[in-house]
Amino acid sequence: MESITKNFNDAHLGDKNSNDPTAETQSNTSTEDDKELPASEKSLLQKIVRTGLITSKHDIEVQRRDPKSPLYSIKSFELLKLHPNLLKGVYEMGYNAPSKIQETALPLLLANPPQNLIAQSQSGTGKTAAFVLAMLSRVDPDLHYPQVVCLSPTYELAIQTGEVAAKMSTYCPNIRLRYAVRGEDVEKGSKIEEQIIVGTPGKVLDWATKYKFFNPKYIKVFVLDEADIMVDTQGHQDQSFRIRKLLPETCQMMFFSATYTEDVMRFANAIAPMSVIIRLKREEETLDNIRQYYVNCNNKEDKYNALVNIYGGVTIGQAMIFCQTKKMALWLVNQMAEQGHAVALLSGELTVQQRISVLDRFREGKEKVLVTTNVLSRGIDIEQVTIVINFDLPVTVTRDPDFDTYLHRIGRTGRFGKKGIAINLVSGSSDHFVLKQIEEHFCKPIECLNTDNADDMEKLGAED
Ligand SMILES: Nc1ncnc2c1ncn2[C@@H]1O[C@H](COP(=O)(O)OP(=O)(O)OP(=O)(O)O)[C@@H](O)[C@H]1O
Repeated sequence: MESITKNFNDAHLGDKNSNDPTAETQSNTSTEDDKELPASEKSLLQKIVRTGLITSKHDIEVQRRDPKSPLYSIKSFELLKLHPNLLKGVYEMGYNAPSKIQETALPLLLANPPQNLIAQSQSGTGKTAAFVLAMLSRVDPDLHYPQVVCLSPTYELAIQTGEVAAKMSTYCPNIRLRYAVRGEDVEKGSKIEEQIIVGTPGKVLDWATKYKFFNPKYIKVFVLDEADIMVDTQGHQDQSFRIRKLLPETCQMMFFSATYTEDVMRFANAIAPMSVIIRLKREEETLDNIRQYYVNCNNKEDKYNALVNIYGGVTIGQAMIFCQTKKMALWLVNQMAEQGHAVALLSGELTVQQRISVLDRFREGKEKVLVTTNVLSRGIDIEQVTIVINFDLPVTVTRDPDFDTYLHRIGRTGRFGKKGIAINLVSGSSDHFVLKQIEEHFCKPIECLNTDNADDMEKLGAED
C-alpha cells in the first residue's frame, strides 16, 4: 500500500516543487485583497473570523461528553478490540477516542459471523475511519489477492480513502492497497495481488469482468462509501449492482452515507439483506457546529459583490464555493481573477491529474478559495475549510430543492466538531422558496446576513 500512496504523493510533490507562477500570484493577492477593503472594516472582519471559527480541543472534549453529539463516545479505541498494530496507527493519526458512529459501527462490523450494515452519520463524523478500520481488520495479509472492494463515487474520494487506509495501516506493512481509478493500469494478463481495492465503480467492474484482474468470488467485504448516491438511479446504481452480483452471497456489505432517502434505503436493504441499520432522525442530520445564513441578492453580479465582502473576511481557514453548473463556476472564477483574487477552480472537465493537483494546492493552503460544482460536494475532508458558500442553491433538474446535496455541501466545513459557516446566496422568489423548503426540511433556522453591514457581519464571528 505504501508504494502506491507514495506514487501519488510523489506526483504531488512535483507540483509543489514546480515553479508555478500561480503560487506567486496567490501570495501577492492577499495584499491586493487587503487593499480592497477599508482598513477599519478589514481589521474588524479579521478579528471576527479569527475569534468565531476557532474550535479548541476543549470544545471537542465537551462535545464528546454530550450524549446528543455525534462525537459522543463512552468506549476507548482499546475496547473496540482492534489489532494492536491498527490501534498504533489510529493513535498516531491523533485519534484519542472514537466518535459515536465509530464506536457503534465497529463492534457490529467486526462481529462474527459477519453482518451487513447500512449506516448513516452526519458529515465529518468519522465514517471513513469506521469502514477503513473494518476493512483492514477483515483482511488476511498472508493471502495475496483482493479480499475487500471499496467503491467511491469520485476519483478524489477514492484517493482520499486510500490515503486514510495507508496511514491507518502504517504498522501493518503486509496489507496492501490498489487504486482502481482512471489512469491506473494493471499489466494485461496479470492478477492483482493487493488485498484491498479502492476505486470507482466503472473501473472496478472492468477489472473484474472485462480484464479479470481479480476474482470477485474471493471478496469478503464490499464497502459502498456515499452509499445513497451509489445505489441511486441518478448515480452509479447499475455498475454497483453488477459488481454486487459478482460477489459471493456471504460477502459482508458495509454501506455508509450522511444521507439516505426512503427509496434508496429500500433498495440498499434489498441488495444487503438482513442489514443492521443505523439511522439519524431528520433533525439530527444537520450539525449544530455549522451555522447557516443566507444573503439576499438581486442577480449574479450582486451575489458576486456579496462574495467579495465575505472573501475579505476569510483570513483564517479557507472557503469552498459551490455553483450549480460548470458555466457559472467558470464565470465566477474569471470574474474573481479579473479583480485580482486568487481562486482555484475544480470541475468535472479537468483531467484527473489537474483535479488532484488543484485539490492538493487547496489542501496545502496555496489557494484560500476553491470554486467548484457538485463533483466535490461529497466526502472531501479538508480540515481548514471554515466557510462554505452556495453561490447557487442545490436544486434538482425540476428545480426542486436537492436536500441531500445541500447537506453534503455544507458538510465540507465543520469537520469533526469544528466550527463552520454555510452561506447561501439567494436571488429571486424561486431561490427563496427553495431556501424555505431546505430550512423546513432540516428543521434548522437559516439566518439573514447583510454582507454590506459590519454589525451584521459580526454575527459570523459571534460565539455560540
Ligand atoms: N476518532 C477520531 N478522532 C479524531 N479525529 C477523527 C476521528 N475520526 C475521524 N477523525 C477526523 O475527522 C475528519 C472527518 O472524518 P471523515 O472524513 O471520516 O468523516 P465522514 O463522516 O466520512 O464525512 P463525510 O460524510 O463528509 O464523508 C477527518 O479529518 C478525520 O481524520
